[in-house]
Amino acid sequence: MNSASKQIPVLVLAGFLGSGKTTLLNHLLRACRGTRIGAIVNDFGSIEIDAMTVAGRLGDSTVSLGNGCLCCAVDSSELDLYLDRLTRPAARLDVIVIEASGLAEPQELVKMLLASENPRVMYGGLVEVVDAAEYDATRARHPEIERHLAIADLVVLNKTDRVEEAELARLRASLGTGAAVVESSYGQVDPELFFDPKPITERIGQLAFDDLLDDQEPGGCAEDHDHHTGCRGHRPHLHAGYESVAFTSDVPLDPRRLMAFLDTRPEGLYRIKGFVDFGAADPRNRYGVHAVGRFLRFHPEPWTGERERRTELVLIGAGIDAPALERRLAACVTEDPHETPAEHAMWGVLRYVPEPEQDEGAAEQNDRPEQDEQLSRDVQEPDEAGEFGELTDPVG
Ligand SMILES: Nc1nc2c(ncn2[C@@H]2O[C@H](COP(=O)(O)OP(=O)(O)OP(=O)(O)O)[C@@H](O)[C@H]2O)c(=O)[nH]1
Repeated sequence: MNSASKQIPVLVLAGFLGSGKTTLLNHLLRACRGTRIGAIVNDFGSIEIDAMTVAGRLGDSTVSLGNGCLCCAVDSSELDLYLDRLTRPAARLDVIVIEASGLAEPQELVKMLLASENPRVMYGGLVEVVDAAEYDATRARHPEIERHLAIADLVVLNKTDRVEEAELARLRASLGTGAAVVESSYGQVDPELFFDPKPITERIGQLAFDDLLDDQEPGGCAEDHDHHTGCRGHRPHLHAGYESVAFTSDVPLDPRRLMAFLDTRPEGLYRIKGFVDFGAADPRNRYGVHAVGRFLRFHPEPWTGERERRTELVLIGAGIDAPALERRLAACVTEDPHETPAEHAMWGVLRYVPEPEQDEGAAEQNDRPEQDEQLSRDVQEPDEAGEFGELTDPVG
């Protein structure tokens, strides 16, 4: 098949907040040296932390669909636009991965793709990432997760390093999904599981296409939507009731104040992600922060000249008091950024920096590989040779 008529598989990578989607996407991008992958990243939160994490790691760019869940807050025509651009022969992509926000309804995305009129788009399957350590708690709060798993083509049971073998066996049995389940730590799965899609007719059977279309026309969600309950007349979306708070500060944060905030974060504040500038307390590093439920980790990485020194955080939760969280975060900034920090000021933070051996997968994630020719994304037009230049930071 020549490149102009080639169909490009478009894969949806979904999974609850913090399950490890970005980690898995970064692994795929790194591991697939021979495959040209395009990535579309959808963040739930007005600062695009995931887009930064994917693009930043690779010194390249990612199409970012910005704030809101791709399944409804983002107009499906916007998705079509990106797909049109990414599937152009000049982009020379072999596969496109859409990382859905952690609160997306995967069936809506699948419907959008199946309804796409772009002849080069071939739906490539739904991968659901599950956090092995948080699965029971997540399912208790969101039974609809089972519905998501039921339509998945592949389930990645991630964070196996955080649970005992007996617990894993119990989880495997309780997932009760018809799809294949692969286990992973830090999303390190064989990319071939993702990029060899079966013909679409077989996939539709596997996906129970009738179920997907049970109560509405494909792609009909975007125009007929109530943001609090989901699509009108349909099942409530997972993100109904979830709120996100974005916090940015050009003044460094005080590590002790931030830790006091994190130690007393409210129950419903399920996910925190972003980057922190601790100023004089550690002028060499910025700190990636990830909280999932009660789990907290900081990942220091050297500041580079390309990045502005600032703190950017996204907080996502249900039943949270957004203005109060903003006030509490604002109270975490240092009073005098030039003041010498108290001795041991960073100790509280460093307790949550994983030991290198504990964090092998994350370390792999932190490696910044050479710019990879295969990592084409859109946003810029390729030059005549079909190459992409440097792209601007998606958060700008
Ligand atoms: N221990 C452990 N941590 C992991 C694993 N995979 C990912 N993480 C960590 O879990 C946190 C969340 O990972 P992400 O890849 O950002 O999760 P996500 O699903 O993209 O998160 P959202 O975009 O907020 O939904 C990060 O701190 C990761 O380093 C794993 O297998 N084991």
